[in-house]
Amino acid sequence: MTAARPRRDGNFAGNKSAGIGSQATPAGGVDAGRASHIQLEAIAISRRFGDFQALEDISIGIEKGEFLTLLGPSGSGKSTFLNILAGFDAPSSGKLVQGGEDVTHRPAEQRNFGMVFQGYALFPHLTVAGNVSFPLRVRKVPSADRSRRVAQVLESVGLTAHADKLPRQLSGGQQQRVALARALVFSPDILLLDEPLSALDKTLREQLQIELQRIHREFRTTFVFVTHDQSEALALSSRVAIFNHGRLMQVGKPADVYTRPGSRFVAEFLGQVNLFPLGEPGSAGGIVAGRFGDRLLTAPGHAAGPVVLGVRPEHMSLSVAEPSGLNAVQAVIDGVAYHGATVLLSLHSSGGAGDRSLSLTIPAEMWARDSAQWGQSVWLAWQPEHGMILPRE
Ligand SMILES: Nc1ncnc2c1ncn2[C@@H]1O[C@H](COP(=O)(O)OP(=O)(O)OP(=O)(O)O)[C@@H](O)[C@H]1O
Repeated sequence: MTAARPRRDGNFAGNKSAGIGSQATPAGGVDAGRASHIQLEAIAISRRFGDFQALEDISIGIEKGEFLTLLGPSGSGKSTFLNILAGFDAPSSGKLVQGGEDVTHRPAEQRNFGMVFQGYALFPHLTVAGNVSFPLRVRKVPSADRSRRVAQVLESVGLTAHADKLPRQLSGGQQQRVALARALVFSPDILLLDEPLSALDKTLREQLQIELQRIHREFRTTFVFVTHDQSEALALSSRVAIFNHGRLMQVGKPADVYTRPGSRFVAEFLGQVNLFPLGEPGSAGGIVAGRFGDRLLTAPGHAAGPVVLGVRPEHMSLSVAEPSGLNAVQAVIDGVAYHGATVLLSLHSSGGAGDRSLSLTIPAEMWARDSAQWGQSVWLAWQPEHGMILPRE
């Protein structure tokens, strides 16, 4: 274990490599501007388990103070990547750079990263305060500083009144707050969180999401958070990194990846999307135009090869009369499934949009307002700028 040394701000850092984000200037200062906000950089990280490629060529710069979420379906490689960041596992190839230093093989206990897991992993025989002060004891922080830091962090997570309780006397949500306090108390450079909310019920999870955001703002620590829940990722993060089959598909701000997905996978993983395959697509001046039956549909973007046009349900409208100035397709209603916020329509289009079946999701209020009927011919329309051009996979 590493020796702790008090810093002027009263925080504690593990070893020489700690606090790198605040002092990151690589030797020679060649790329100082960029390095000063990249706290940890993964360069072409791959990980094989035997013949199985769990991660392939992952490159991403983790920015100081950001809330980065690793999002992807089960088995996409999120935890493997987090474990490599933490130092619990090493890549088969590629490297990790922190403040200009290659830290790929630096042991976990020398990284000064905090870690919160799905299972709370608390010491059952220690009180809440005992659990939270544990990392400070390990770092040989003097007792008075320890008590002050523990009191401070318990206050931040709202557990002051529970300091003397044992973990089993607490609810799941409270236990996860203890785990969070324990991971934050030593002022880690980065806090790594592996599905920390997934064992909690929906209401508690939503409460803790708000708490996590507040704590992130208050501590200004870099958070790297793993989840397979797209709404959690969009709600919490400053940036989302979307994984699929061990590859990093896209990284960006929540609104950017949601509204401008780079692939059909990302579009569908982040939310519902209505898809219109386009025939004979062509692009000019940042606009793609292609045929859907005998309708010409347009959207911002570029097309090289086969594409589909995607539209989020919230941008769709339904009308009996043909709308003007919009992208629109005409179809006959075959079936309706009500889902609360949205309605899934089974449609049959003939003539105008070609002879085919369609399933489209539209806002429920759109359905109620127009009180369209089964067997009726309707128009489904959207603003051209809401179309998302996606490569046909
Ligand atoms: N030690 C290991 N040996 C062999 N295969 C492994 C090992 N660790 C992970 N894998 C495999 O690598 C793939 C990625 O696993 P990983 O746990 O990173 O996925 P994940 O995206 O975090 O999924 P989940 O959300 O289910 O935790 C999986 O197919 C898994 O079976």
